[in-house]
Amino acid sequence: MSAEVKICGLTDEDAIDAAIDAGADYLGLVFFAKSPRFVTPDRAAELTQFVEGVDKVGLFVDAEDAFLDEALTHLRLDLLQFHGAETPERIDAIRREFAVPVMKVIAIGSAEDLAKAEPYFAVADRLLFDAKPPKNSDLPGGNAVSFDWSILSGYKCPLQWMLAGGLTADNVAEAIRISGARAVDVSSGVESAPGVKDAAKIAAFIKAAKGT
Ligand SMILES: O=C(O)c1ccccc1N[C@@H]1O[C@H](COP(=O)(O)O)[C@@H](O)[C@H]1O
Repeated sequence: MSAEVKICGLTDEDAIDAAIDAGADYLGLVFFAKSPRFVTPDRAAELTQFVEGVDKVGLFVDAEDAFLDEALTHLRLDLLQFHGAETPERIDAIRREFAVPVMKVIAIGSAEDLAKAEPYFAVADRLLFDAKPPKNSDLPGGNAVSFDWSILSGYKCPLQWMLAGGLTADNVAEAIRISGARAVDVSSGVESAPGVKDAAKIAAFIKAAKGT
């Protein structure tokens, strides 16, 4: 099965070129200051100024309106990813205020966690299922941690969704097969060090996810 691919946490031109050349469908820009993949809105605009035909996704963690406004003033984002504790009410308000499609992240540790997605069905455009972060992590995502993909097997979701969490070129095909994901998102698994993307790993990941 072939899946769409989002390469997240891009911080330099070479990585962006590598992702586009390898066939990425989405480019992820992390607007969360604690992340080793953080970029300012100004830098994100500079990095993506010549990007065409690939969707740009802004990743935010409990961001306030002023910061969302600042980001969207600097560059056009096709999708806003919310990786914090944003409530359904907050997601609804952001979607109304900024008129950009929104993707809410649901952290999965067990099958029971799928119920947390339901309140977002009416207010989000998409969902992303990621692993729960390790207890002492500073980051709610981007931790190279995966979860039991079979939790998503046969899951009936009314929204389009992506799978993330600890994916690599070596495990993504199996993750897609087991979970039924039609889109996958990766950050750590295509890096040589936290925040440093590796062109060969990006190409291998996309090849594996698309079965090409
Ligand atoms: O990548 C980050 O630094 C990050 C920071 C804060 C929240 C989410 C972040 N990344 C997202 O986490 C998942 C899983 O990433 P990984 O492949 O396990 O490293 C993915 O959705 C990233 O977009």
